[in-house]
Amino acid sequence: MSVFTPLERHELEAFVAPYGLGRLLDFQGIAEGSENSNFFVTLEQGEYVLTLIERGQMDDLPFFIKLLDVLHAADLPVPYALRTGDGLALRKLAGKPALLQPRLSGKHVQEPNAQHCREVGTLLARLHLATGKNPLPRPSDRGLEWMLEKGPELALQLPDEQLPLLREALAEVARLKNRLLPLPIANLHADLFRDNALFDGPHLTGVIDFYNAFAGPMLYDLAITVNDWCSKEDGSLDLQLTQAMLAAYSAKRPFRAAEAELWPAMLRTACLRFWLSRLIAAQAFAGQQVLIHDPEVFRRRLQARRHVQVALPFAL
Ligand SMILES: Nc1ncnc2c1ncn2[C@@H]1O[C@H](COP(=O)(O)OP(=O)(O)OP(=O)(O)O)[C@@H](O)[C@H]1O
Ligand SMILES: N[C@@H](CCO)C(=O)O
Repeated sequence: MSVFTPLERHELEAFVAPYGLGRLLDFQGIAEGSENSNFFVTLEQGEYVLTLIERGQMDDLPFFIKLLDVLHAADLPVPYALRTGDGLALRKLAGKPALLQPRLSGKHVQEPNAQHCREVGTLLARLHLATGKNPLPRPSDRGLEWMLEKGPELALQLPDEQLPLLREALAEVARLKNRLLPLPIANLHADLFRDNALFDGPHLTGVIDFYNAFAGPMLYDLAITVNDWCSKEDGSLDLQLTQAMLAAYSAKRPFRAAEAELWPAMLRTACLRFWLSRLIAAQAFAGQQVLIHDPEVFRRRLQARRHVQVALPFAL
């Protein structure tokens, strides 16, 4: 389970009262998730999700609230911070920053098909179009500089046979730093994995967990998303799923030549980012009752992306 901060009923009753959504009927901790504490909360007026922010840049919380307001106003199926009668979105509960959001319907998909990937591709393009003209500024706290700093530190704990792959990827990231300028930027979700999307049958009903969002190259977000939704067990890309996602995305936002060129490097960089963050999390949470994602999955994907077979569809 990943509820880091358990709550007493009376604490929650006092917390929800100022929203004017009726009395607390029920609540339960959510086991999924690995970064924050989340609870399903039933009030007289409906179903909500309470999040206690456990880690990350607390100063950035106004950014996340503003971004979700922008996306909600663009009619995207995202949660957003509800306001109390006094207009407060960000509050404190059990000593942690706390937000109450509407609960979105739907379930996570474990084994996506081409239709799921089309829906996700379309949604991601809409998200980028909604913020591309005027991205809200925020750097990534797991960006290229972070990889270049953490990679060599983590190398010390890796078996020798994994080091050439790591070194090769870090060298590519170092070269990439100066090549990103021509890429169009927007606010990125930056963690649109299957466990951050909700589906009702074939229809995407929600995208959650924007706590990794930042302003950066749209292509990087697509690479992160493809790596999770379209990878086979051996780490290689499933051709049909990848093409479905890329086609749906480009129908909304056609790709540029510079993006087609950097696509393979972007896929590898996105693998490296999650290989490193999973290695760090596995170390930090070892032996604790916290959901730990396997770093090996992203090592395998990075290895498989040394040769990328699916080009970005790009018309001259
Ligand atoms: N607004 C929402 N509507 C419906 N379900 C939600 C909502 N927010 C969170 N959940 C549920 O809570 C779970 C955990 O939420 P979330 O992914 O935000 O947590 P996290 O700790 O930040 O996780 P992660 O490991 O992805 O960083 C989700 O998988 C989802 O099932
Ligand atoms: N989606 C991330 C965890 C949360 O950032 C992973 O699977 O490693």
